Amino acid sequence: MSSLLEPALLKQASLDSLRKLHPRDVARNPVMFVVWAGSLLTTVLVVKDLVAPGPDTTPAWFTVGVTLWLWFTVLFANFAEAVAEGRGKAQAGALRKMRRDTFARRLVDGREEKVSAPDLRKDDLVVCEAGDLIPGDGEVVEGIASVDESAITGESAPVIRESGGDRSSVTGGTKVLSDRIVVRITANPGESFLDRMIGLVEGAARQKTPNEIALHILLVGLTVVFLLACVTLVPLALYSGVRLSGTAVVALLVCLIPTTIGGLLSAIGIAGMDRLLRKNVLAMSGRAVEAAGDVDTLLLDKTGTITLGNRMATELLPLPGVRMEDLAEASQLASLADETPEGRSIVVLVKDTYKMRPRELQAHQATFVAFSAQTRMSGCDLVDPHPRAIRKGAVDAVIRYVESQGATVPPELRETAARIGDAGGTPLAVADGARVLGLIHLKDVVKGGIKERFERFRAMGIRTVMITGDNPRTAGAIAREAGVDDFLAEATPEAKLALIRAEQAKGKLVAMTGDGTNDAPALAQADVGVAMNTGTQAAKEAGNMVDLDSNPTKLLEVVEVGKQLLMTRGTLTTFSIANDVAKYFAILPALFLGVFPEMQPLDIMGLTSPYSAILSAVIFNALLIIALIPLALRGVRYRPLGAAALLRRSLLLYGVGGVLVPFIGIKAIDVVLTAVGLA
Ligand SMILES: Nc1ncnc2c1ncn2[C@@H]1O[C@H](COP(=O)(O)OP(=O)(O)OP(=O)(O)O)[C@@H](O)[C@H]1O
Ligand SMILES: [K+]
Ligand SMILES: [Mg+2]
Repeated sequence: MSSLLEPALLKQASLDSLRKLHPRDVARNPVMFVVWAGSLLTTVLVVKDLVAPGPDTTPAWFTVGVTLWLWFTVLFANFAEAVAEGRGKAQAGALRKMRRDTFARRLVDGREEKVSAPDLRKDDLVVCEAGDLIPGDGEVVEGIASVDESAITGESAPVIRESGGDRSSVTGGTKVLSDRIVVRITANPGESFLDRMIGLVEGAARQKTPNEIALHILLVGLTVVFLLACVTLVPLALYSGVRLSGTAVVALLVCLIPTTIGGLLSAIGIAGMDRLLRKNVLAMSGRAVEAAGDVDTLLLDKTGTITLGNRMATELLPLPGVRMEDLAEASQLASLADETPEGRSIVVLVKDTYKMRPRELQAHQATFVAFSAQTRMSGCDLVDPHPRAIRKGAVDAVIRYVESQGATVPPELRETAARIGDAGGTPLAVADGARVLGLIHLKDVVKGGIKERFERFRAMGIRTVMITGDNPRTAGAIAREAGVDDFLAEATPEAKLALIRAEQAKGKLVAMTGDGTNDAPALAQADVGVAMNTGTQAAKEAGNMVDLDSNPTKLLEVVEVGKQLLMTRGTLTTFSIANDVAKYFAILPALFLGVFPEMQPLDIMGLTSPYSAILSAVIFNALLIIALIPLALRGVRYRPLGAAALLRRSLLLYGVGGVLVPFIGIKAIDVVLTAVGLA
């Protein structure tokens, strides 16, 4: 928070609060618009009194004082918003600098040409080698490289980006450290991740959330009620002989309408997004941040989210009666054209461990059958020397494939597969035609420190469910190791989607974290969809948040920020409304005391004069906004208590406090005004 008080930021915010006096800006906030219009009116009245003094006996210190402090009220609210936006703007400036003009090596018909990065269009192919800045967002279509993404994530350790699989997306502005990749550009100029990030931190893309809209309606309602109350005061005052100037009526109105929460509302929302950004989470909408505060269920995919995601082949396990060479050859043929990390690791294993050199696929007139999340198999069809269909894939998928050809599988297959699964590995079955040859053991590692974090989800009352395309044995082993509450195995993208819909139908708010293209529909359907930055472009576009650290338990922090945002807004609303009601009872006796001495018992505050009472209230009202800016930006302290207990606590603290504080504050200002001889 210290950086919030940087002189440069505060100076910029002061200038911005003047700029925000423009009617176009003020009109977005109905409560502040009323104050703005009131200030304009009292200014006119002051000028009128100067030009043509009437028989009116209202003292000038009162009309001028009220007018000045009404303007301050608007400025302070503008200042709150400007300070909240300030940090984002500074960050956007830094990001813009990063988007300096780079050159791209575009591939056209296999030849390279040098073009400037902004000239790149979707689907262009570019080459990047060690030392090159990646010229735009895209997907690696060829090769593997280590990339420095610190410019975007702030994390200095290089990351691996490779074609196929779920780690293929690259971000413009990041730097290739080693090797050579070919990237297919996926974003037109102006639509890149960096552009979106700049838009977000500048607040350009910020829209009011449903909760904010509901609160706005309440605030507008209260404003209208108090407007009517103040208007009816005028005939009442006339009738009872109280002199009530236009300035006094406006001042009274501003004191009564909910200016505190009205002035701080947008700052609270911006600060919430900003807090998330500092945790390296990009929230595409405030709505998602709010939803995160109420999440009941968290779904996570396994590979790449709970585990590191580079599943590697470690062993070939032939069935009884099958020669190792035959299994190795079939595994290799089924993987030569498979660009997924799994596929490539199989080719490497066969070459290194079983000393078998890769074959020329063309020589066999082979057609490659690519992996899909639906079939959960991949392989190739050969014509030469005789037609063969070689497949590898999830064990149940391969069994179904073999049985559909009328063959049966030996029981050893399921036994060995179960053993691999129980060790947390993924078994891939390999079949040559209708004959199953054996298994490939793919190994993956659970990310560190995850178990303790999942325990914290449990303490918060959030249920964690792992969903994976993998088999139940592997899923169960990984689920136990990671400490999730439940798991769903052999899930197709449709099954993931159906699970989310079922939870939502039960009235639950669902968060989902994932990284793969097959997670994209689920990420889009979830109320909070957090995509890993390491994930595919499709996943990042489907979700409403991106975690730059690719940490599946980052949702803990997101939930805390969401809860804090909701609590801050709730408590400041309670405080603001309690305050305004109290002010009503603080000022009214002072106003009418002269005419109705019967009100004496109500006048507990003993303010010097009706004029000083009103001016004190206006000053107090304005200062309150300034005083509460730090709380609005920092947020109220988050405590892992139940919702009911939290509500009781905050209602007590901020409701009762809200009633008491104005009496003390207004009295103190009245004493000061009297002491300096104004009142
Ligand atoms: N390249 C491949 N060729 C053949 N089969 C594969 C290949 N990659 C994965 N499989 C099999 O398909 C299954 C489903 O893979 P998919 O990518 O849909 O889900 P997953 O990555 O295991 O799970 P998650 O949804 O947690 O990422 C895997 O468990 C594995 O058995
Ligand atoms: K007020
Ligand atoms: Mg996956």
